[in-house]
Amino acid sequence: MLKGYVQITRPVNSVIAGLAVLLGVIIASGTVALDSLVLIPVVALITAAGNVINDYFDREIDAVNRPERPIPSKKVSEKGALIFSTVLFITGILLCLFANYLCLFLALLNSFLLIAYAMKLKGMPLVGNLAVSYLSASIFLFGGAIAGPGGLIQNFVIAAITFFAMLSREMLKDAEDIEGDKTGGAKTLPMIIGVKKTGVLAFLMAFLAVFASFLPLFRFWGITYIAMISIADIIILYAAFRGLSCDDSESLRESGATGLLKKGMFLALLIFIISAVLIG
Ligand SMILES: CC(C)=CCC/C(C)=C/CC/C(C)=C/CC/C(C)=C/COC[C@H](O)COP(=O)(O)O
Ligand SMILES: CC(C)=CCC/C(C)=C/CC/C(C)=C/CC/C(C)=C/COP(=O)(O)OP(=O)(O)O
Ligand SMILES: [Mg+2]
Repeated sequence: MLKGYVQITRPVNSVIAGLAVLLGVIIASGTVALDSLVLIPVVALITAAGNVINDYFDREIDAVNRPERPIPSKKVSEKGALIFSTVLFITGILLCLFANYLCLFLALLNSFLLIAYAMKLKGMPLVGNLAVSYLSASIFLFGGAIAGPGGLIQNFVIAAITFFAMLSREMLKDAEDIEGDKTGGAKTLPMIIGVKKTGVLAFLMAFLAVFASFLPLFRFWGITYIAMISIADIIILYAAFRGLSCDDSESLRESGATGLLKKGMFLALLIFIISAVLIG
């Protein structure tokens, strides 16, 4: 049972999101002050809460698409998931009282958006994808916000890179999930324009992310950064290209494009951290 409760939070994503906020703090303020460490559990808890509420509202869809997930496989009850998610949201928001009002505002806004996504936005073509992409990118805005509005603006470039990369992956994920999403009554972009055109758009978004990833060169990190990020960029472009060559959901799933995109993004995250800490 405990395993199910850990699994439903998507622990790898939640911990990585929590740690990623430190990158936002470093870029905006050049250091990690002790009081900014509270942002790690805040982001991890709110991301976990968002993942749990998502699985709660998606329980019927997931019974078709992902029957191994904790609720359809009965490792976590529906009521248990709802209570767990509420506790995670409230703890994350309350911890934010130790940060500042800008962070508190973003935490409340993002929590509201995560619930709205699970209840409604997910079923709206493109809007749901834009919401998840903003939420992921907002980790860096949130880290910057500890240094005030100036810090938030300072982190726009890394937030933009994340936004476009996530948008590419979310579009492909919807193209993989057409069947289950239909059962759940959702209307997603690939249901309207088809898998092929979604693949083209996703490739374009990946290209924009890769283009934006070169912008920090001019700002601060130089040629060492460019050499390292090019490796992640190639993986991301290759993954999106694999998605581009698929005609239906099944071949897209088999291509492993979304999994590879995620690996490329996590590698990029590591490279950003190395650059921010070692290059400054
Ligand atoms: C072009 C380039 C260099 C891109 C790099 C983009 C980048 C830095 C991405 C990092 C994104 C990040 C901070 C991820 C943390 C984990 C997170 C918030 C994941 C959001 O997941 C939503 C998703 O729908 C869940 O899917 P799944 O993992 O398949 O369960
Ligand atoms: C900065 C602060 C305070 C919070 C950030 C919160 C974060 C990082 C949110 C990231 C995005 C996220 C975790 C969204 C949760 C919902 C989710 C799992 C979306 C994807 O769900 P579906 O579209 O249903 O796809 P699957 O469930 O099939 O993966
Ligand atoms: Mg879901």
